[in-house]
Amino acid sequence: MVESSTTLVNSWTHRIESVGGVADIEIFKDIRKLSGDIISKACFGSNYFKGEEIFSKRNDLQELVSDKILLSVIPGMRYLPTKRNRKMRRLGKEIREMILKVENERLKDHRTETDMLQMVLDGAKSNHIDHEKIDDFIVDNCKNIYLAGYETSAASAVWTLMLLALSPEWQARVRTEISEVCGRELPDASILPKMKPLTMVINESTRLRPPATILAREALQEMKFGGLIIPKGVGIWTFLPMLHQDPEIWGPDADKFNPGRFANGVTGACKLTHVYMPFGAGPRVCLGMPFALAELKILLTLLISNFSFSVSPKYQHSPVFRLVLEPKQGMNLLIKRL
Ligand code: HEM
Repeated sequence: MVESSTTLVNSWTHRIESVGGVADIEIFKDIRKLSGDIISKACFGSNYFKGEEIFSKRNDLQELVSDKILLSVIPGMRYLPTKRNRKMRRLGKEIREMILKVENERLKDHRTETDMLQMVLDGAKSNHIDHEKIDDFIVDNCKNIYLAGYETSAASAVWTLMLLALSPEWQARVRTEISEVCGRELPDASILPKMKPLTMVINESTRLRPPATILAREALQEMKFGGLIIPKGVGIWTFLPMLHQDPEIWGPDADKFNPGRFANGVTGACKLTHVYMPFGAGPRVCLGMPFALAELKILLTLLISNFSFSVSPKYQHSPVFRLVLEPKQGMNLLIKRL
């Protein structure tokens, strides 16, 4: 995480110096690349270049899926031989073959690594999964972690930077904290729990702009929910922005960026703590939450201690839902080297 974030700091420094002080940078593209780089290294260890290839196909697939996500709930729709469905099937097949190729190379070389692919391989072995199902198990897990851990972290980082660009006071407060906690050292795991204002800022940003906008569940049996009877088998989608910005729960400034509300944790920030769930809730809560929070803290620590941010006149506010809440027109910020 530190290595990839440092590469980004160096690249922005170079761009800023080449334009003489302040650069107008579209940060979403760069931060997506960084997030892809980090998850590729975590997932595929020394094979991470192959991971990046898989990624770019995964992105094409995600665009096709999110484009018509509402159609996907119509039974049978995805089986029709439309141009889009055929393209999705072709991409799915290519991704599967690429993941299995990395797996086979590793098995052939009798190599063991400390990456996620190794954990999935070991998991398949220790759970005695049927031989013919092992490939599905490996491919599905790799695809799932990629999708879950890439765009979400990138979106979260850019929305946080945008909110900080609009709030010079919080930007200064976080910068002061970083210099007190880290001094001139690079951040490491030991400093992460010490970052209080930064944690409050991340909590507030994931409240206002939860990257994973919808939590989905299925009623496994008929149930009563308030005054509603939910029949067995019905899909239930919860829209996080509505829960996260309800003034009855968060107070009259529910739609404002106010990290101070998290000064005493979630309990102090709202009346019903269980409605705050940027990482989901219950047994299926985000598996990568500690990973994502570490990544956000390390990236933001390095960026905020090296640069100051303000919103560019080119920025167009256009949040769009593509499985993840993203800035449709990108995120232009004015960035100055400190
Ligand atoms: C800021 C970044 C992230 C956000 C906001 C986020 C949010 C979420 C949410 C809302 C869910 C659904 C939970 C539920 O249904 O209750 C989820 C599931 C999941 N996330 Fe994340 N996530 C992030 C980063 C990551 C990362 C970096 C990884 C992997 C390294 C990851 C792996 C997963 C997995 C595997 C699941 C499925 C868990 C299951 O179904 O048991 N996530 N995430």
